[in-house]
Parts: sequence; C-alpha cells; structure tokens
Amino acid sequence: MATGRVDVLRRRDSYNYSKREFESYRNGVCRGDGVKHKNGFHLPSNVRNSGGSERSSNSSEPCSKNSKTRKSECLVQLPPEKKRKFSPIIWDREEKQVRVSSKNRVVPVIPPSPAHPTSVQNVLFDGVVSKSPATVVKSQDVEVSEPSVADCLEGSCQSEAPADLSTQLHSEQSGQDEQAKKNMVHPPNISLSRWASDSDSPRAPRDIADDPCSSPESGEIQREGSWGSRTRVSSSDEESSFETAGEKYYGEELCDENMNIDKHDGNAGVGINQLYSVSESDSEDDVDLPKIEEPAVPMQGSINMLQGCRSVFEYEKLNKINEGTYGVVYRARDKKSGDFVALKKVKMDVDKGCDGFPMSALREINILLSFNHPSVVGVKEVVMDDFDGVYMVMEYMEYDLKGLMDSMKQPFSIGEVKYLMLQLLNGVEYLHENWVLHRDLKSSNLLVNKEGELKICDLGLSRQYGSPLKPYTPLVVTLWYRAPEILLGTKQYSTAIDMWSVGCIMAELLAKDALFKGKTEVDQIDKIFRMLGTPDEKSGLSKLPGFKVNSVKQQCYNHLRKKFPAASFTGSSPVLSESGFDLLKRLLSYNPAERITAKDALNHNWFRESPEPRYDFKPITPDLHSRLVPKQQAA
Ligand SMILES: Nc1ncnc2c1ncn2[C@@H]1O[C@H](COP(=O)(O)OP(=O)(O)OP(=O)(O)O)[C@@H](O)[C@H]1O
Repeated sequence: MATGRVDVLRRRDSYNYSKREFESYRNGVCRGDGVKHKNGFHLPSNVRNSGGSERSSNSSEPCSKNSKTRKSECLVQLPPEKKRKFSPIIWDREEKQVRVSSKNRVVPVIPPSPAHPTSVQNVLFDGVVSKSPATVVKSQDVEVSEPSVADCLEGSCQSEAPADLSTQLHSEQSGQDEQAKKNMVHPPNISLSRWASDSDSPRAPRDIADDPCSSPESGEIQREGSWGSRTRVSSSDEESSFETAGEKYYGEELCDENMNIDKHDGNAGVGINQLYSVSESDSEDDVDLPKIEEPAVPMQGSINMLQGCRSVFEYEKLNKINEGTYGVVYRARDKKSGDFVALKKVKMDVDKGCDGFPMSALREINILLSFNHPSVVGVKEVVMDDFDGVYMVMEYMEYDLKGLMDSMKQPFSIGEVKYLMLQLLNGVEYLHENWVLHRDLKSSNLLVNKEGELKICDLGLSRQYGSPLKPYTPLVVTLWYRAPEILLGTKQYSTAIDMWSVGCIMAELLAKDALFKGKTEVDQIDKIFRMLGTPDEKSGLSKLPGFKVNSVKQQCYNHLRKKFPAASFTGSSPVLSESGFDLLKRLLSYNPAERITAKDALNHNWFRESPEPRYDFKPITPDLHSRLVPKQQAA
C-alpha cells in the first residue's frame, strides 16, 4: 500500500536518530534535496513518488541487498550521526595485580603491547602512577608489597606478557620505572579494582580464595532514606581529604589527578576506569581494532576531573526504582537543576573479591560515559557517597519495556513495534559499529521514557570484540534471549548473538510474551528447536559440542509462522505480514553468519510497508506511573 508509507531506509552514516530529532526535522530542519516527510524523514524526490508497487511489500530483501540503484533510491536524509566520544577501551586481557598498602588493595598492572609500546607506557603510567610531578599523590602514604610494579616490568613476577616485551618495555622505561615506584597512586576513596584474570565473565564464579580481603569497604552500608552519609569532614571544594577510622582518604585530590590524566589524553569521561588503569591497549586486539576518531576536546558527558568527583548529595533521593544483579537503581532529583535522574548504585559485593570494584560496573561506566547515542542510555557523571559507594547518574527513563508490557492489556500495535524496533536496532547498530557486544539484550534492559524514546541500558555484561574472534565466556545473555550457538557451547561468537536477542525481543513485543521461556539451558534449546525446527548441517550448529543428534526433529519455522500468522480471524495471535515474518526469521536464523545484521535490519522492507512506524508513540498511562512511583512519594 502506497499511502502512508514511510521509507525508513537511510544513508549509512545518517540513520542514528531520535524522535526529538525527527521532530526538529519536522519543524523545518532538513538537508539535501527531496521532500521532507511529515514524520521527519527526508524522502529523496525519486523515492517519494515511487509508490508501493515497485517495491512490493512481498519483497523481503533489505534495500541494501536489492540493487545498487535501489539503494540510492532508498536514501533518506536524517540528522548527522552522533559519534562515539572517544576511543574504546579494550578489556580483553589478563592483568597483573599489585597489592598496595595495608588494605590489601590491588592495582592491576597491564602487560605491555608489542604493537603500541607508547600506548603501553601511557596505560601503565596513566593508570598506575602519576604522569607528572604536579599529579603525584603523597607517595609516602603508599606501601607497595611484592610484587611491585617494577618487578612486574622486569619480568620477575608472573606475567602474561612475553619476557622480551617486558625487557623492551623495561629498557624504554627504565628511568620511569624508578619514578613509577616512587609515584604509586594512593588508593582513591573508592576501592581499587580487583581485576580477576577471567575478566570476561562478570557472572562467572570467581576464585577469591587467594585474595584475603580484610577491609570492609563495601560501600553498601547505607541508612534507609539517606545516601549513606556519615559525618562529612568537608563539604567545601577546597578541602580534599578527610580522615575516617584512622585512615586518610584523598578522594577529590585523586580524582583531580586522574582528571588531569584524562585531559592529557583526550579521554575525558573515563574517570573511574582511569583510576583503575583500564587497559587502553591490548597486544592482540590493538592490531585488529579500527582506529576511532579521537576528539580534540573533552566531549559532552565526560567527567571534568579538575572539578573532582561530585557527591551524591548533589541529588535528592526520591525512591528505589529497581534492583538488578549489579546495582540498585534509584530515582532522584538534581538539587541544582531540578532534573530527574536515575542513580545506579554499584553493588560492591558481586563478581569480585571483597575489596574491589566490580568489573561489570567498570565496563558499564566506561562504555556509557564514552557513548553518545539517542538509543543508548546516557550517563551524566559518576558520584560517590561518604561510604565509598559509587553511583552512575543516568538520564531518567520512566519505564522498562518488560514492565511496560506486563502492565498492558493488549500487545503493542504493529506500528508501535516498528517504532520501538527501529530505535532498538539503531542503538544496537551503534554498539556494533563501535565494536561492542551488549551480550545481555532483553526487554528489561530496554528503557522507554514518557516521550516514547527507547534506550538500551545495562552494559555491565557488554564487552569489546575484535577480529579475529577470541574465545569468550559462554555465561552471557539471560537464558531466554540466549543465542543457540552459545547454548550449544560455542566459545567464539560475535554481534550475531545480540541479533538473536533482538529477534526474541521483536517476537516478545508482538506477542507481549517472551518467545522462548526455557527453565534450563537444555529446556531452552529444546524450546527453540521445537519452534524453529531442527537445525541442519548448513547452520553450523550441529558441529557444536552441545548438539545432540536425537534433538527433537521439527520442520523449520513452521511453528513460528503459526505463532505469528499472516492473518488471524480470532484475534488471538499477533498478525505479522510476510515482510515482518521475513525479518523475524532472519533475526532468528540458526546460522550466526547468516543472521541479519542491525544495519541490514534497519533497511528491511517491513519498516517501509504499511502500517508505518508510530513515531508519536507515548507510553504514558496513569496506572504505570503510580506503579513506578510509590504512592507516599508521589504524594
Ligand atoms: N536510567 C534508568 N532510568 C530508569 N530506570 C532504570 C534506569 N536504569 C535502570 N533502570 C531500572 O533498573 C533496572 C535494573 O537496572 P540495570 O539492568 O542497569 O541493573 P543490573 O543490576 O545490571 O540488572 P541485571 O540484573 O539485569 O543485570 C532496569 O531493569 C530498570 O527497570
């Protein structure tokens, strides 16, 4: 049907958008030739009159695959893509650990990279020791126990790095090594990270037996209704240290120091990870990863370390929103601006020893601070309370998709699903373009605000990927959304695992119910096979260790089509057109190599056929609001 059709195909570098941006377009901001669509899409003139017939809705090929000429016809002018704020951090490494001071805190020492010795220098000396005399923090307060940084550099401690690299680094840095020993950073007023060697798997059990953490620094001590404050020695910006329980803290001073480092490197915004020397280079990954544009100046959303870490007291706590595995999320108000924010308090007692900062939180903070996309939740800053509790200050989103669906009587309309899917795919495409796998996409990790904007949250399990693929942990992705290759034991996976989750989410949006609700991994794979059929040889799954020949035999995708029929007279099943079903099938393709990418999915015909995406979707319902805001606080 030609009327009301919206061509959502867009130029590769210009399809990141939000409805707000659509609206600014709607209000007259548009570029290029052609006609501006009422919903903000700018349709090239050669497309607007093409009608639906020439590109029939039966054509399930994504535009980009149809033909080159067709592709050029499909271009839509949209707002400029928002760029990632700075280079990604690479986490995939083994870290050495150095115990510092009597508190048994552990500082990671990152093996040098052969590819970028200079960057190794920066990593080591940015994160572990200060760079200049101006940033030295009272070295006499720090006692380095064995093995020391220098020992590791000399290869006398156990090291993952080849000996020659250590030697190379040592010869290049010999002068600085001595300085390094002297200038060891004092532990900041948040616990230093315990970088377990199996850093890939935040949810995997960790062996902490050899980490006799004795210091109760969890930051979980918190009085109900407060931010966990204790007597503040100083509330002024000038005073940068305070004493508690016989120990001296240099929180703000340290923040300042690390902010300095950020400023030097143009890596503003990674305050926490700089403190912990988050690995900036990787001997393998660096070779393969693309060079990503570095900004000349600190970007929006970064922490200005010269101002120090702000306190959580800048915010008024309103109510607890939710609690996940890795954090408790509160709704709060910025005392100065009056803006609502969400504060995610990092749980200090998961996926780590007892004294460290969780790897999952580091990853999440690092990625979210560096990312800037309308479909990825924005982190404004990181703040702390007086008990070393660390909070991510995020933009406040009224709903999560799961909660929203639970409270709805009817499933979303097709137009609403399209709009939500477009936003989801845009966010996923942005993550993948920036070499990040989310690894935990599910409806409860998709937030929606009252404007109907969808944003991906919870990047605690996300990680950067490179090429060639490395073995990763299989303990990722919540069971219901987990790709079959992971369930069957593959250790090398890539962006396709997120696309499988997107397929599960699309089905859930259509049916208002999760697609595969397995109770165990075996049950999950069984449910998938029953619905989609038994994978054949070509899928590649049959070679995986978990695949059993006696797995249930089903014909491919028949049951899925029954669940999402092209027409329904009873209204009991969600109706899905040929084109929509094609997209769903491609998202749920068994073969990861054949599974549709986010980029191609964005170009799928389903988004162009009627009904058009509901850009005016707004999920405000009184019952939802009262459910999310407890009565006493709403009053
Ligand atoms: N910015 C936000 N605005 C409003 N609510 C939020 C926000 N971020 C998170 N939430 C709510 O808190 C819940 C938990 O957040 P999040 O998923 O980040 O925590 P987690 O501990 O990593 O969870 P999980 O157990 O899923 O890993 C979300 O499902 C959502 O309901």
